[in-house]
Amino acid sequence: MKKIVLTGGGTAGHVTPNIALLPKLKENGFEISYIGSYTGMEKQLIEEQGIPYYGISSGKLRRYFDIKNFSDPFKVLKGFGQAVGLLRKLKPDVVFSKGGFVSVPVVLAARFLHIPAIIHESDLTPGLANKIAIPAAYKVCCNFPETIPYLPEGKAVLSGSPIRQELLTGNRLSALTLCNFTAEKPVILAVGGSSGSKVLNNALRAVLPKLLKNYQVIHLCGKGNLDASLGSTTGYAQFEYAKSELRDMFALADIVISRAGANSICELLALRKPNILIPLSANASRGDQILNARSFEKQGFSYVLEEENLTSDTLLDAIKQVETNKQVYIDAMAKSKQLDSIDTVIGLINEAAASKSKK
Ligand SMILES: CC(=O)N[C@H]1[C@@H](OP(=O)(O)OP(=O)(O)OC[C@H]2O[C@@H](n3ccc(=O)[nH]c3=O)[C@H](O)[C@@H]2O)O[C@H](CO)[C@@H](O)[C@@H]1O
Repeated sequence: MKKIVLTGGGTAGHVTPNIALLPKLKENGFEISYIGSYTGMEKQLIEEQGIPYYGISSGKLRRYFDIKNFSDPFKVLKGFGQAVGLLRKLKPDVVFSKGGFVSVPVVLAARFLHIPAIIHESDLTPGLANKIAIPAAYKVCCNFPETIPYLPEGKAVLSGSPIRQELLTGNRLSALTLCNFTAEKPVILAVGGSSGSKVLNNALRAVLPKLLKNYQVIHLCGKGNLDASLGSTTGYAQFEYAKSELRDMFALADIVISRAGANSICELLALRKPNILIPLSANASRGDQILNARSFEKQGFSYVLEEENLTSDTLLDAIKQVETNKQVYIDAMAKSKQLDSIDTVIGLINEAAASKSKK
């Protein structure tokens, strides 16, 4: 039997594309294992899928000064030793990494043991973890054509992002019931990425009384961010994180307000959901979400509102604009040639596994 080890974690954006690959990997006869961190979001998300999960020590790699910069390299080194041990035991034909800090020692260990590793970079520019791992990779998949110049020649493959196919099969009625909403009023779904966004949460809650006059609002606000004082507000339903019910919420949503994480925006495109993107500011990140969002704006898929310009007025105006031009956005998204990412990635995985068995 062919064997694969998947890795990636930190936030759900480094896990959901791996989950999207599971059905086809099984269909292709792969025995699947997962290496992630001891306690990251990936642990629960993967264990729920019934995939054997192995935790290793993981440290954050930072570009800025932090006292932990002195202890974390040791954690990464320990993680490398553990990854070598696990890969020796699991004997995969191929490793697939969706990035995030925990994936670095796994990809380096694969290289050390001559196991081909495929990396997926979803953002427009490679993150630090992938930058370190790319030289050790067999191939690097990417989501945006603009990413190719950042990748070594001969390694880059434009694959798009694997999207969980069940998201395309949501049921509006289930979401209406779950949220206790009426079918008479349109619905806005607001998502602050997989960890929630305080900026988006505050901006949304500030305009809630005005919004609720015309809309109902589903708010995915992130762990620890529920506002108990809004618990019984009619037409407002808040959740920390949506699991299988996310597909129904997407089906019900008329407009989505979202952070501009690479996977989130690809899902919105696949679902043809008129959307407002509020990318994570360059002060709090390397600015990758701004590039993701601008690329979508340029293609006519999204209305972009930068965090620095986010006020109650600009948010309400953005919603009005998207409502008015809804069909223009839907038509642009319908015309996009979104790549068949799952098949491309599975093709590469099969090729890499075959190259290993020839050695
Ligand atoms: C703060 C941070 O580091 N953000 C990064 C992180 O974002 P983040 O982890 O938010 O990643 P994405 O937006 O790419 O993906 C989020 C995933 O979580 C899912 N989801 C979200 C909310 C929910 O309630 N339920 C649910 O299932 C979405 O459907 C999606 O599949 O990884 C992305 C992909 O590398 C980057 O572009 C982001 O810049």
